[in-house]
Amino acid sequence: MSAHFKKLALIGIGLIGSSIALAARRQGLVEVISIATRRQETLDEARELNLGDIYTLDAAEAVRGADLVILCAPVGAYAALAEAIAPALEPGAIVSDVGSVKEHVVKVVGPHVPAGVHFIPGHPIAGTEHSGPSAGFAELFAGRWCVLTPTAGVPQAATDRLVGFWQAMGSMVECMDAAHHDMVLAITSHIPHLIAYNIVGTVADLEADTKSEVIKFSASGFRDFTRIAASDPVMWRDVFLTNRDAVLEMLGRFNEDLSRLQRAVRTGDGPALEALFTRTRAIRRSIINAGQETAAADFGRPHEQPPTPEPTPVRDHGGGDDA
Ligand SMILES: NC(=O)c1ccc[n+]([C@@H]2O[C@H](COP(=O)([O-])OP(=O)(O)OC[C@H]3O[C@@H](n4cnc5c(N)ncnc54)[C@H](O)[C@@H]3O)[C@@H](O)[C@H]2O)c1
Ligand SMILES: O=C(O)C(=O)C[C@]1(C(=O)O)C=C[C@@H](O)C=C1
Repeated sequence: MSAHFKKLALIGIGLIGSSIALAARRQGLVEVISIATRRQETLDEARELNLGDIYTLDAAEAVRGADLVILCAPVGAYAALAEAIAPALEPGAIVSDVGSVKEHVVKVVGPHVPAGVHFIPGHPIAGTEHSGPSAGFAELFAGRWCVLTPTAGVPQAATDRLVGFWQAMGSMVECMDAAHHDMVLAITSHIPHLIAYNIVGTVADLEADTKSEVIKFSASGFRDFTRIAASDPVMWRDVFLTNRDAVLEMLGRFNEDLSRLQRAVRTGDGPALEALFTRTRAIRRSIINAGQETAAADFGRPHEQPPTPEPTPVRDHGGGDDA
């Protein structure tokens, strides 16, 4: 089954859209790339970076004649985008996306997809805290998982084509149910981001003199949180608005465990603390061991370089709400 497409339409061209453009081009997976954004400045930036062949502010125009369409905007924009592109979709085309939540995407995009067009939502589990067209790089997906959640009635051949496309960009692909995806990602990605936003927010609210001490003496632990808390505000607002149930379910469990830890600290329960920290250290080691085969591909990613004495510069592209 060919992973090659005649025309790829990318709706939204930030970190993920630009990385797909670069990777698909490098691997020779597409003949033509058309790019649609909402704002002229973003489109101009994409053109300067030579990310595609056709540039337009009209999403429907971008998808005309495309055999692969990928929504790469914040998920809060999907419903309106799906409605706008629906009349221009080619029969037989594959419509996919890269959104960090999946049930909401099925719910708001699915009803707009015409019969004869194959809707296969997707989510590359790969990213950085940077955003905008200049943040992308062709290696982003190498050695990373991409989850697909094919909708009912989609022919296996269409799913196989999309699996081949992601594999050709270096990803490992797994298909799963959208609700299951949202529950797993709530704890592995969404809540870690919520915790980072919260702890950095707590520091931001400290009295001025304490705050400057925190910044002066922050070592890698707090710095790691600030990297994650620098992630795009619009993208993450939409994640928490659209994966509410799964996030709240996991947050409930998290709070129970935190209360147990709080009690252990208050009562000086050393064995309980040590037992938990021993278990979590083993989990970290098993993740690192599991990732060893992809370590070579990972090396040198912008967000994984060793910490430097200077604070990590945060590139500000004005957020995901900028097209
Ligand atoms: N950043 C990550 O780590 C990451 C990882 C995997 C998936 N995702 C998902 O990928 C999607 C894009 O995230 P990103 O990191 O590339 O964000 P980004 O902020 O870098 O880019 C988003 C782009 O969407 C476009 N956009 C915004 N609103 C739009 C609208 N109404 N119409 C058309 N285009 C619009 C703009 O071109 C903007 O540059 C999100 O749905 C996000 O959940 C992000
Ligand atoms: O590495 C990072 O900076 C990320 O936050 C990437 C990350 C994640 O949480 O793992 C963020 C959101 C996605 O939807 C997928 C990947």
